[in-house]
Amino acid sequence: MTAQLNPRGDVAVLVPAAGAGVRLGPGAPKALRLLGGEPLLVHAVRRIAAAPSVHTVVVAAPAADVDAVRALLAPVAPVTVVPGGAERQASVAAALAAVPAGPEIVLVHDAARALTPPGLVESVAAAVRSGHDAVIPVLPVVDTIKEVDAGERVLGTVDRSALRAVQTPQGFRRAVLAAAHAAAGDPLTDDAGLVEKQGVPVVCVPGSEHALKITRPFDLALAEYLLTTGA
Ligand SMILES: Nc1ccn([C@@H]2O[C@H](COP(=O)(O)OP(=O)(O)OP(=O)(O)O)[C@@H](O)[C@H]2O)c(=O)n1
Ligand SMILES: C[C@](O)(CO)[C@H](O)COP(=O)(O)O
Repeated sequence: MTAQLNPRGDVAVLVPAAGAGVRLGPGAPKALRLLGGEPLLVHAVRRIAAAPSVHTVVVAAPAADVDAVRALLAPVAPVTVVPGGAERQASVAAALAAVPAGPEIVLVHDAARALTPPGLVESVAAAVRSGHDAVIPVLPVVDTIKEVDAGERVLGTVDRSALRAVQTPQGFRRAVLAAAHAAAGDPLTDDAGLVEKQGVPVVCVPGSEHALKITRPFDLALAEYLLTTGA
């Protein structure tokens, strides 16, 4: 059944989904790899569309698969699909350029985080709505982190109490994200990094272990377990 987005919602969600998935091994682009018999992108968009604040969804798909992704998502939710770029940052910029007038809160959410609960979409959006210009979901770091040199020799131990593992959806006031991308130079690994470079404060909200980024084969196996057991 096709989910209906909220015409009175104030949130646009950009979904970078144009990556190759090299770390996942040979196969289709990562967003099109199957989890529980459905592409990761379908799982991600279904959960985004279930968040009541969402008005607009723009997916940045692999350039060669735009038509196929449009057909894939048509029965899932009314989304816009644009060609992504060579880097994640370019894919986000392409999706941002396709957001219509209206939503003043923009979330950027990796298709690779396919099992992210709708509640996390809502908590990030609520934090932006409350007045923060930039919001990121985070988890504490549970391993000891070491700094190493080029030869993998340990240089020291990092104080992990000052570190957070960052997830998506990352949320922004639309004008803040647009200005950060307009000023962007070399690609960074997340959109909050662009905003930080503009001197804009970024605040943290609790993330979710279900928002894991499916990057390597183990992550896909874990996601299959979570999906089939409902854990
Ligand atoms: N040129 C790119 C590269 C990545 N992404 C998206 O950004 C998210 C996070 O990227 P990552 O997990 O690194 O995905 P891949 O780049 O596909 O993975 P890899 O680095 O293993 O190829 C993913 O949803 C991916 O589809 C994108 O839209 N455009
Ligand atoms: C945006 C992100 O998911 C936050 O942790 C992460 O930086 C994406 O990194 P990737 O190498 O593009 O997967």
